[in-house]
Amino acid sequence: MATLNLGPFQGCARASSILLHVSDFGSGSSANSLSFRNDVIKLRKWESSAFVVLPPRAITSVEDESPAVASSQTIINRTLEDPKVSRKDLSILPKPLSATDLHSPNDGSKVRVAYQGLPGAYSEIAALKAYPKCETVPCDDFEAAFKAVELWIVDKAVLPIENSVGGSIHRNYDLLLRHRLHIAGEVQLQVNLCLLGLQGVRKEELKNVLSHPHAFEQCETTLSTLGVMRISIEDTAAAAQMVSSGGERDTGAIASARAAEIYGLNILADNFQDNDNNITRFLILAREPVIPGTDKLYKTSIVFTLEEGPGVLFKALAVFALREINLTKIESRPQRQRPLRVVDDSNEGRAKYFDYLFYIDFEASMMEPRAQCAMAHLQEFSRFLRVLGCYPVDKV
Ligand SMILES: O=C(O)C(=O)C[C@]1(C(=O)O)C=C[C@@H](O)C=C1
Repeated sequence: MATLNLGPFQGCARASSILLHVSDFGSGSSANSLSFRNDVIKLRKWESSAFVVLPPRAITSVEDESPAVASSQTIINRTLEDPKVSRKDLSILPKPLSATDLHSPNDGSKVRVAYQGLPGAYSEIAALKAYPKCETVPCDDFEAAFKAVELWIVDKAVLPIENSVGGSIHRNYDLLLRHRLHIAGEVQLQVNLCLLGLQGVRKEELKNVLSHPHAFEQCETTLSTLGVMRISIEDTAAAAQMVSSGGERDTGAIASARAAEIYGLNILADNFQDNDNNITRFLILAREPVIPGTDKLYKTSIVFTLEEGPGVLFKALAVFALREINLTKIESRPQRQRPLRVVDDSNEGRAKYFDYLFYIDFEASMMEPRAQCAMAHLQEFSRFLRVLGCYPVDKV
């Protein structure tokens, strides 16, 4: 258990005994909680299932579909859940981690970072922005990336959470609550979409364009001038790879310049997005929380539910306004366990409020008394509150 001295909580009587659950939503476990008692933060280490070490050969598979893809890349896929995996063969277990394994240099060398998609996806570019020398590990889907971190196959995952044009990526909001990871950072990436085709093809020749649905949203107007058929693919790099291997001259892809290089395609048009300010924000997920400071600008991400009643959301937002805390994002998601209840039991036809989870990002460090007070205040009328992470703000 690590203990930090925070200094007194000035003007915040309520903060003397708050328990903020940071990763045990829905599990009933007490693992990994961050508790504030008087002027001390106690960070409890992982106590339960997080440290599950499986033989790497059994949980990853190499699916090197393109010779252009670096052979060291492993693709994490659904075999993560393969029940046939034997856990008894101790001879192939990896060596235990030592203290030095846990400290990586700042440039990210030695760090293994999972992302969704193939090499050349924007998510991989985001991972390399955060950790320039990291080993990037492609995953089939978002869930596989979460599991790869939980199972110690990789150190971090970098996943998209919102785009300035297309809005939120709801799947990742939902997965944040279904897994026990912490937000350890963010990456703001300027997304420069490129129209790619086979060598020697002109953009007027294209009849079909492959890409990720989010990329299509970001170049809706520009793409409509070409009058092509759109075909949705899991990620932009997979679209580029399919164009390359398909060899059809009338088929192009919307993907990154990095994907063009990897898959040997030509850039037919650069800056293909409708809006110059096309920014995707990614979250860096880790097993351990960042211990926040006040040395730079920090952001805190939380999720909470509210008691039912009029004005509760107004009160919830007031805890930030009262302390001059700037909110950078608010998102609401329906709660899966409590489906929509429209009419109450009295049969009077009175409409009830839906039960929602609210996700908020605010600009303050959890080391600041005003942030601690805001959380204590919010807890008075929220049924559930979890700090998803407190991390340094990234700039484009
Ligand atoms: O398909 C990719 O290349 C991705 O990394 C995914 C993704 C997304 O889901 O938003 C990431 C950034 C861009 O906004 C477009 C696509």
